[in-house]
Parts: sequence; C-alpha cells; structure tokens
Amino acid sequence: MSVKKQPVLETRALRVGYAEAPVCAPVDLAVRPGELWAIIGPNGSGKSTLLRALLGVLAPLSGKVLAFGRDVDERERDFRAKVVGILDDDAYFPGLTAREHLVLTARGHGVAGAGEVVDQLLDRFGLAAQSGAMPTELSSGQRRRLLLAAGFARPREVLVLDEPEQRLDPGMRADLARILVEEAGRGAAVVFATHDPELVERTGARGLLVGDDECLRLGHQAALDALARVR
Ligand SMILES: Nc1ncnc2c1ncn2[C@@H]1O[C@H](COP(=O)(O)OP(=O)(O)OP(=O)(O)O)[C@@H](O)[C@H]1O
Repeated sequence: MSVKKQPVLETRALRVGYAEAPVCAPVDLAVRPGELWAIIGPNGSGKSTLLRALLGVLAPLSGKVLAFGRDVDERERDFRAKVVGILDDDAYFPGLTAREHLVLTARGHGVAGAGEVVDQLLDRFGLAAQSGAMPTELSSGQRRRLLLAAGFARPREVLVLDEPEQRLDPGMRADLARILVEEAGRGAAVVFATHDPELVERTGARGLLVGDDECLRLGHQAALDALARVR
C-alpha cells in the first residue's frame, strides 16, 4: 500500500483579497511532492492574488497557508531555500548581464558549481547567445526566459509560477512543459496559473478552478474541459 506524502504546500479555508474584500471563494488545497497543479479561471478571478498568498507576499484575509506544515513566511531562510516563486512583477538588476544575473542568483542561494549550472540554464532557456546582454538589450520573450531561468537557478522543492507561458514562442512553451514535468519527476511540487490549454495538457496537471462561488479541485481532464470553457 502506498502512503500518501505530506503536503508541501497547503491552504485551509484561505481567503485572499485586498482591503478586506475577498477576490474569490475560499481555497482548500493540498499540494504534495511530485504534483503539478494548474490554477485556472477567467481574467480577474484571483489566480495571481492566490499565488501571492501562497508565496507569503500577500497576507491572507483569513484562513491559512502552510509550507512544509508551517505558516508561510517569505523572510524565513528555510522557506526561501525551498520555495521559488516566479511572478510577473519580478525586477532585474539593470547593471548585470543575463549570465551575471543568473550567477548572482545561484551563488546567493548557495548553489554549488554556480557557473556550470548557469551555463546549462542559459542553454536550456535558449539564452546562450544572449549571455552577455543586459536586460534592456533583450526582447520581451528573452527577458521572460531570463526570469524563468533565474527561478531555476535556485534550490527548490516547490515552484510557484504565474502564467509562465507568457510571451514565450511555441518552441519554448513546449520546452517549458517538459521542464515542469521534469521538476515534478524529481519530486518538486509545481503550481502554475495559466490560460494555456497546451501547457496543462502537456504537463498532465490537475487543476484548481478559481471562482466567486467556489474554488474547485479538478482532475486533469476536468481541468482541461474547464479551461476550454473559461471566458
Ligand atoms: N493590488 C491590488 N489592489 C486591489 N485590487 C487588486 C490588486 N491586484 C488585483 N486586484 C483585483 O483583484 C482581482 C483579482 O486579480 P488577479 O490579478 O488575482 O486575477 P487573475 O485571475 O490573476 O487575472 P488574469 O487572468 O487577468 O491574470 C481583480 O478584480 C483585480 O482587479
């Protein structure tokens, strides 16, 4: 008999929103190692707000967010060593090249052999030719690739991504799906908000449909069906 692993990320009757006003129904979710979860729902339904609460960037209105069984605190070293968030509002260091950016991130998080890891990431995210470029010299899609690569330059057991497919070309989108599946394959938990049915299909993710009346946990096919109806 297989024993279910403990959740690495969990919400209990979680209410998220702004100025005391919730943006969606309460969320009950348990994310275990090796699981992929797609957070889906129409524009403005609350997906990014939920992700921000999962990452401890936004305090819950009520209810709980737990990472590894403890209240989420983004300032805690252990949390930062295990949980990586890739949101849309991340900033770049304007004076650093793409490669320097990634090396700084990897070294800052104590990654062994940072230079080698970074060179692999530059290849993986199709940025080898841009390794010496400043962020301002990158296209918007290349900047997006750099943002993603920076997330993967860190140690991680949980990955939270907000619409990671944004601005990527079809080839990189397909690569991204493979990368996320590999992450789950080595035991990481992956949670990503998305509007992209192909990303959900390729990753085999289950889904959380965010709504005003309820937030529904769905299996893979039901998540795909729900995504097709989202508008
Ligand atoms: N900083 C903020 N202050 C107040 N309200 C906000 C703030 N950010 C977002 N909202 C509101 O919260 C609601 C949910 O926004 P959120 O960005 O979480 O939606 P989303 O599901 O991620 O949308 P999309 O699919 O467009 O990315 C929206 O009505 C939005 O206007």
